[in-house]
Amino acid sequence: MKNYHLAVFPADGIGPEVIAASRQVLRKLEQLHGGVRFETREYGWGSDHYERTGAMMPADGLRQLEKGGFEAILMGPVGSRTIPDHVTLWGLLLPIRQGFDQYVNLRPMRQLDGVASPLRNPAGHPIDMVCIRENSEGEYAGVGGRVHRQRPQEVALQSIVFTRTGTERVMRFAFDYARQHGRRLVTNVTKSNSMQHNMVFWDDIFQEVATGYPAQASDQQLVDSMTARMVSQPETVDVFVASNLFGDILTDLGAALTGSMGLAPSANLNPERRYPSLFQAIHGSAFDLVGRNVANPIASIWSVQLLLEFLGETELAARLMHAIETVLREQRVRTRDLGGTSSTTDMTEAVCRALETEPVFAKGR
Ligand SMILES: NC(=O)C1=CN([C@@H]2O[C@H](COP(=O)(O)OP(=O)(O)OC[C@H]3O[C@@H](n4cnc5c(N)ncnc54)[C@H](O)[C@@H]3O)[C@@H](O)[C@H]2O)C=CC1
Ligand SMILES: CC(=O)C(=O)O
Ligand SMILES: [K+]
Ligand SMILES: [Mn+2]
Repeated sequence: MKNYHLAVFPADGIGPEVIAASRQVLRKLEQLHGGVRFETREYGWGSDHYERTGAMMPADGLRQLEKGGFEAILMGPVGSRTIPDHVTLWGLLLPIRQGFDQYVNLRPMRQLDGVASPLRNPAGHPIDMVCIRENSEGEYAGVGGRVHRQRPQEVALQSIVFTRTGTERVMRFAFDYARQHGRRLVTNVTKSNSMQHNMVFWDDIFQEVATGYPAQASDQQLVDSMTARMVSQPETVDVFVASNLFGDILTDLGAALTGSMGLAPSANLNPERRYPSLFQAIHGSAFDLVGRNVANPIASIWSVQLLLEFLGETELAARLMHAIETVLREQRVRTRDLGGTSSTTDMTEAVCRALETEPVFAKGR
């Protein structure tokens, strides 16, 4: 029996619902496989914890997690209607990303059969993009401050931090990822026309790193026109590497282009595996859906799929991806964001049923 140790955070909003769905899928996989166990430890940190204690997590939270010996963390979104969003994000998610040096946020965006696209001619514009988002510094470094509050001279500073180490490693990850996955193009998303210091530096590093991968095609796109390219010619976008803020924005756009915010997964990776990596849907707490059993659980379930790949459980990962694809292609069970009336639990059960009936696949994809 192979044992994995996972920390699980239902967290906020629709988190408890989509995380329950993800756990149900993990249990089904254990059952079908027979030789693997996911030992989970659930943490109640998040906005409820804040309401009770004044903090999103205990002061020694990261240390507790590190001592837990977890291979990975599965997490719901963070954010509540009653606490300012910067307090919730900087109280839990961003300290984990930074503290555990999860410097890559891997966000695949793929148009799946059976899901309606907002594009006019989706068949002519197939979408299969992967964002490699810098996840530890940049615009979300957290450096800055506010002075002279409520005075006319009030000032707010938010400094953007790009380090050579931080920039090089995410660029290298993007090129390695493209090579390992047979991807044809790596696009550097930039804004070096307006930002003559940090973004010109970013471009320089991209060029330096690209020289180490002579066989890999690459190009460069300013972030504003990148949004237009993603909408008008998404088929020309493959792997792209982007700063923390740009990657955040472009991936919500990518999710919407592939049909719904409720589909898009993410992996927050510490590639060296010195710390646990964190798997989470890209969407937020979705206040409008909370507690109604209507949220689409696929984004979180697909994040479990990325977790399985990261653990090296390639066959389980392939089976789960295939089950997700089957459910969406058949369109019998669809949550509201996909135009149906099915519930979160219906969708989850459909994935579990599809897993039961899938043949065993050859390793890898
Ligand atoms: N990684 C994280 O923990 C994130 C947290 N947030 C937080 O979430 C809160 C809400 O943020 P918003 O900007 O409103 O983004 P959101 O992603 O929560 O919602 C945007 C839209 O997408 C829909 N949506 C989201 N997830 C869905 C799902 N699984 N199924 C169907 N529809 C879904 C929502 O109903 C809403 O219409 C804020 O507090 C924000 O700070 C936002 C993004 C990421
Ligand atoms: C915070 C946020 O919106 C994200 O990481 O996607
Ligand atoms: K999220
Ligand atoms: Mn986001």
